[in-house]
Amino acid sequence: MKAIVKPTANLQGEINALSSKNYTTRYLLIGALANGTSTIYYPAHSEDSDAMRRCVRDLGAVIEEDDEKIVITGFGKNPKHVSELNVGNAGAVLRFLMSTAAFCPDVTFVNTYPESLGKRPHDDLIETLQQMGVEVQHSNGRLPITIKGGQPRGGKLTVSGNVSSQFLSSLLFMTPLLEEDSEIEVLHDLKSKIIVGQTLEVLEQAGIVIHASEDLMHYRIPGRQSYQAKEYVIQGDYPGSAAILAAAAVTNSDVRVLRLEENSKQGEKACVDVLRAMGVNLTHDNGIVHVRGNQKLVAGEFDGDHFTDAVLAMVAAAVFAEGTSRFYNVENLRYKECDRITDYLNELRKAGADVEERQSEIIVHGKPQGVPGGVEINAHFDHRVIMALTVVGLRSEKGLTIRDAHHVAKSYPQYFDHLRSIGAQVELVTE
Ligand SMILES: O=C(O)C1=C[C@@H](OP(=O)(O)O)[C@@H](O)[C@H](O)C1
Ligand SMILES: C=C(OP(=O)(O)O)C(=O)O
Repeated sequence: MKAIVKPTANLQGEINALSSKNYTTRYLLIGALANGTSTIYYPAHSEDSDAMRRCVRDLGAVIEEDDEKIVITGFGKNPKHVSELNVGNAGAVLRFLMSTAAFCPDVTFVNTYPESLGKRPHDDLIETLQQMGVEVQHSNGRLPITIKGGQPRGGKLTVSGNVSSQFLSSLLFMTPLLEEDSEIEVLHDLKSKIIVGQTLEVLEQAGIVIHASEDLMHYRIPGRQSYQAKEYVIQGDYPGSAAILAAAAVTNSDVRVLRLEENSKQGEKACVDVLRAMGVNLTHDNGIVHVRGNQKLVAGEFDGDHFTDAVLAMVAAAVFAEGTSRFYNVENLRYKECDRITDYLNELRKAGADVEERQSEIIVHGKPQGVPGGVEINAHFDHRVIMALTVVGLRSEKGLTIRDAHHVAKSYPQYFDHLRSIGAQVELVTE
């Protein structure tokens, strides 16, 4: 599918934020790891959350669902001995389930997105699984990956955190089920540290005890625990909503996004502060972010690791700000669905933006007068590139055509419908 994004000066209306992808994957997993029946209200429906649902079902969870909820009966630490799992293009789903798969004798995670997830590295988690006595076959740390588990061992473990926090989260979900107590030391840095808070939050809700050091670099995890079956409610999704808010920020707008909790643990809620720091007129009360955009933004400097999945949308807003913006501490964006620094900036340049890259920084020389556009954009299999380039297209002179825009469904299938409902001129064409 191609998205033809036309210049749009005004956006107006109200959107109910999509449900959080990262909470949906977590609650599905802890529902599957429980011995009992949990209910998840308002789950996300996207390719990634569907991937988790499909895989835990393959592993033996029993799932029933209707329009508002998923009812899931878990398999505890005794998953079905499947031979193959297909996580689609979902990094977190793959990494979280690699540890769960260690309870199975022989599971292969297949490689269905060789150009995207197929290129992402998983060595750090593979090394820790090997410390636990699990045999892992892989191609240079990448898919396809075969896990030959059975009885993984706890004890003293280390995991590197400088590529992804997902490896640590994966171990935090699985180690409470082991016979032994475990201790995890995070080596190097811990990127996307904030999202580990979401992992600890859902673990606690399921009755799991984990002793975490204040800096989140050391953990003591008692073994022989079991997940309690519970009821969970999924909150609105900040990473996806960040793109809607950025669109409102770069146009003349009066847009309200509902269901965005002020006290959420999602790091990407910082997008509200980032836009405020860029001079955008907005309020955030009672779970509603209300943007009254007037196309005037000012540049700023931001630690992007605090809002990793919203960086691209914030960079799109910075393209139209007065002055030079700097998003630093973002190297791990290179290891996502595409290289979100080099690949993304190449597409932004095609659209007419003035951007520079460093190994771990994105620098944007803002163009408050707008950018020419009028070109075709490659989506690089990346939903966040698609969402962010759409923002740029709306404020460009000639619009943008985004190829392979269907990949937006990885996290936000209704993105274009939501934008159109507030007046964005976007045409979707089958390729
Ligand atoms: O734990 C999670 O659910 C996620 C962690 C983050 O990844 P990294 O830790 O690799 O930055 C984030 O980008 C991803 O969308 C979801
Ligand atoms: C990076 C992302 O997801 P994942 O790592 O789960 O593929 C994302 O949603 O932006």
